[in-house]
Amino acid sequence: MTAKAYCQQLLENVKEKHQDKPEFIQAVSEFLTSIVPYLDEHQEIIDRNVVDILLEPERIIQFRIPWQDDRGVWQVNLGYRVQYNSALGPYKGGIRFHPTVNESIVRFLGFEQIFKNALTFLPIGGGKGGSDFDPKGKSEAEIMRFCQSFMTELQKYIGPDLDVPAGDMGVGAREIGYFYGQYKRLNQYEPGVLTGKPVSMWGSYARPEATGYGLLYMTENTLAAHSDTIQGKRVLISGKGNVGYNAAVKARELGAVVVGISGSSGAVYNENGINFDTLKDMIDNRKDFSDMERSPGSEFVEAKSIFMLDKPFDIALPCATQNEIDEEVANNMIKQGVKYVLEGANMPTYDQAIQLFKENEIIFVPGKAANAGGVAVSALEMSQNSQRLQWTFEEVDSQLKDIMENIFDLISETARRYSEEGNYTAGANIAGFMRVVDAMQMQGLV
Ligand SMILES: NC(=O)C1=CN([C@@H]2O[C@H](COP(=O)(O)OP(=O)(O)OC[C@H]3O[C@@H](n4cnc5c(N)ncnc54)[C@H](O)[C@@H]3O)[C@@H](O)[C@H]2O)C=CC1
Ligand SMILES: O=C(O)CCC(=O)C(=O)O
Repeated sequence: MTAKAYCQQLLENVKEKHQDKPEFIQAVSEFLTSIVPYLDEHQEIIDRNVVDILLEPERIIQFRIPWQDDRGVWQVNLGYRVQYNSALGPYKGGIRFHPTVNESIVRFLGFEQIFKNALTFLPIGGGKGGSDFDPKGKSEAEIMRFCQSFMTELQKYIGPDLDVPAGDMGVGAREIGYFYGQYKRLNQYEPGVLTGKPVSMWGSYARPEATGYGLLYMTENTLAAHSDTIQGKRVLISGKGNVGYNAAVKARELGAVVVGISGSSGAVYNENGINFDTLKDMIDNRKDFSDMERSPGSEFVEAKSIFMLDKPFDIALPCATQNEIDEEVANNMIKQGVKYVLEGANMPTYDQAIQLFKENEIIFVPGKAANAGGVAVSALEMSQNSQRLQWTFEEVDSQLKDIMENIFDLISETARRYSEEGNYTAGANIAGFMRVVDAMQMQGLV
């Protein structure tokens, strides 16, 4: 069977089996299309049906999370942990709290996480989890009770050499702190069971910043490879959460002008650069954009996406959520003169939009490479916890820079070798796949 026919057959099977999981099908489809040129040279992978095995998670755990709200009324939510692939190390990946979380979402995130983690060259397998719990509007006490109930069940399945969760959308250091407290109560002192912990409880310096900073280190490397620099570039960022905010901070530090940033209720735009003092105040105090729009030159804009604005810009950093950039949004970005798109979020761009970028020679770096800085520093947190040491911010940041540079070199060389110069999607998928598949084969495909 040819590589193309094999991948088509696998995709048909996935579509048939998972008709109700569009995000999972989307992630698998992009991946299978990319790896064909590599499989063309590796018939043995097809003969052993390795990709079919890789597409199946090793394990999916689904559980209920009963919790009491502030009125004393019992509520229940669904929890998930997908332990997708452990060929390269313990399952590693975040926990997401968002009402849209379902099996399709955690499967797609877990699947992408396998290859992202492989690109870091650190000893971590792929996993992901979450709950359809909506943290918006919940009190501090409700968040704590929910996290404790979530961990009461999850703690049965995790461990520092088994599965090491971290944060994702809706889960930051506060939630990780509550998770860890409950884990410790039911087990024993073992900080290596979670990453993204507050620094005061053996978290790593620079973990909160790592995904956003790493995205900007990747941006610098990408622009340099195209004989360009970030100085003075106009940047638009969707999402003002952990990733978006830290990306904005680093972009400004490196000399770019952050002209706009968005949240779920709208965006702020200022052609001279947004006001970082009001941005920080808004984030620290969980406020909306109302103060920011009062900064001189700023305007609040409501749009389907910040990338739909009729404003010229050079670099797009989608850092909010999946499937934010469809063909309509991509066409507007192209009209506004965008030159580079680097994904801070996981799968924010539809395949058709990626295709439009390619046709218009816009440089595109997929999330599994561009946002790998977060999980990389999580793996460094695991190392520090094993050593019972804490490295300085500068030490961790310097390792993060090296890791992002290595990932860029790896995906560009792999793209050149198996696909075409600058096809970083193919480069990332193939490079991650090669590592995982080699390990799976050496372990006897178990
Ligand atoms: N936290 C991490 O270390 C990593 C996160 N990611 C990905 O980055 C993305 C963002 O994650 P975090 O920043 O951690 O989450 P977060 O919960 O800290 O922030 C998400 C932000 O996105 C905004 N948002 C949600 N929907 C939006 C929309 N439709 N338009 C504009 N803004 C919207 C929210 O208001 C919030 O400000 C997710 O796709 C996540 O999977 C990827 C790698 C690591
Ligand atoms: O730090 C981690 O373990 C996971 C980060 C994450 O969820 C991601 O890379 O999407």
